[in-house]
Amino acid sequence: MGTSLTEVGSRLAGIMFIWGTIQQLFPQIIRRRIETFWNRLENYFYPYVEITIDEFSSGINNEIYNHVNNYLSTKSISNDAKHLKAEKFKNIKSCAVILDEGESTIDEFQGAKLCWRFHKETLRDDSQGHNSLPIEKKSYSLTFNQEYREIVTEKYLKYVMEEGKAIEFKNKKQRIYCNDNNGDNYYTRWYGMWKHINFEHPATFDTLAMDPKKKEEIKNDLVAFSEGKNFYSSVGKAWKRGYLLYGPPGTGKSTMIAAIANFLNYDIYDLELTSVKNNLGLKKLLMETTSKSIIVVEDIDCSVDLTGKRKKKKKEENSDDDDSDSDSDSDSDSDSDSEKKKSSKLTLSGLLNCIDGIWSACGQERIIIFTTNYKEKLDPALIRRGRMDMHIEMSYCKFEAFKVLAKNYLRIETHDLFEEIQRLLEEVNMSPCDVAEYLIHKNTSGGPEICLNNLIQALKEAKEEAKEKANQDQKETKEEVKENQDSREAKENKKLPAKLVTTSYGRLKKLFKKSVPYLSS
Ligand SMILES: Nc1ncnc2c1ncn2[C@@H]1O[C@H](COP(=O)(O)OP(=O)(O)OP(=O)(O)O)[C@@H](O)[C@H]1O
Ligand SMILES: [Mg+2]
Repeated sequence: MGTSLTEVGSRLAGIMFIWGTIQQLFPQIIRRRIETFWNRLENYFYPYVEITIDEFSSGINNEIYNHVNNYLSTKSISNDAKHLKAEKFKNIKSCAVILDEGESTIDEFQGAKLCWRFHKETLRDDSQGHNSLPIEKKSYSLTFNQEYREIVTEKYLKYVMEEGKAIEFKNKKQRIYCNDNNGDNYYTRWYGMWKHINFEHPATFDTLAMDPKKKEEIKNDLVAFSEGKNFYSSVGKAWKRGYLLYGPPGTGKSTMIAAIANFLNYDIYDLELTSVKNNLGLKKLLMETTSKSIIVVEDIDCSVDLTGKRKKKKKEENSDDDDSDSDSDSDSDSDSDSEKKKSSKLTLSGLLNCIDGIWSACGQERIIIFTTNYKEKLDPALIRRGRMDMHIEMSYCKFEAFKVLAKNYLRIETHDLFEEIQRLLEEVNMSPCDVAEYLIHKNTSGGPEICLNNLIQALKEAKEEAKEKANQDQKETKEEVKENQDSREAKENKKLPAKLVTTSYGRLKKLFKKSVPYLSS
């Protein structure tokens, strides 16, 4: 036995010697071979890769973690996971059911099976003594077979991020922002130039009363815009679109803005131009707007004096840089309203620059909407195509629009009285706002007839009024024509005395000749 052990020992020593010699001769090649062999062995028994995604990375909230959270909240969780929890994430409307500590779920992507597991550790900061609050360290781990490594790192994680972002956007609470100063108070310095509240307007395209064809056209345009990222970058255009809404009061311009915001799930920035001190103020405001938003300027014709020509305005802008100048200007102006407009240093060129110039590229995926009751009052430069890409007329209520209102307010799609209403709406101009007012007071016991009859009555009265007004106008026009004629005649008569003088002088001469013939020569 002893001999054999010695033999084994000497043989091992021999092998070691040979091994050492081999290592010395080919050290790197051998080491690499062994490593490869070891890895193969390991992969054979555990062929998985694990990626960890922590909630915080270097003390900062990890965006990927939030997207994974959103993504998994919409996935059906594997039946094996027994411990789940309901959570409401920041800025998200509804609550979501997600994995609890240690639970996992399986996802599939391009044939790859992927296992997501949620981890939570509770840590204590000992440096803070006994009073220290526990810190929760949350993370997700993603485990998959290493053969899918490329798919996961290059495609799947990107897909999860995009889906998570889209879910957050879909569920986010919409906001409406307003600017009420120019960055010169305490609030603005801390919280920015916009104040906001949640936007919860119920208007949708379904409730908006207008010609269905026009409505469809607008919806298609909005969809094309919101999905047009690649198109806009391929043609080298800033990803923005302008809409001009014009029409008489109460025809649904503001309602349309709310419907667009709800349709695209965008935030609204209600830009009050009268509160904007100057062009720089406007730029600062735009810098603080986010993408996927609508910038609205209501009643642009009344906001500030933007009707001047650009060149002239540029001159004013330069002179306005000097405050004392503008003050002295305003002193000399007696009309306080025009004085205000003059001292407002927001100019047409400044506004155009923000809509269409280099500044329009500040932020992405944004819609600009102007509303006005008087399109013809606006400077053509402000509303030319390319700036205001689509001009949408909100008109008086026509029959198609009425049918939408009747459906919304009375829940009826047809009625015997509709025919008469259709005839009257072709003859009378009544805004959808006024029509809605007759339909809103629904008398449940009387049914919709009462509302419809009230509307018919109102339309007939409006028709009579319009007729009377037309007669009155005609009368006034006739009187005006007559007055003009009279004044023209009076003017002509002013020349008469000279004529009269000639005539009377001629007659006198004749009489004189007759009575005193001897003096005729
Ligand atoms: N086309 C419409 N469809 C549905 N409701 C409408 C429509 N037009 C007006 N209304 C109703 O009338 C009310 C006033 O409408 P809205 O404020 O949108 O009019 P507007 O065109 O913006 O008027 P203004 O020019 O005075 O600002 C709204 O509350 C809305 O309920
Ligand atoms: Mg309005």
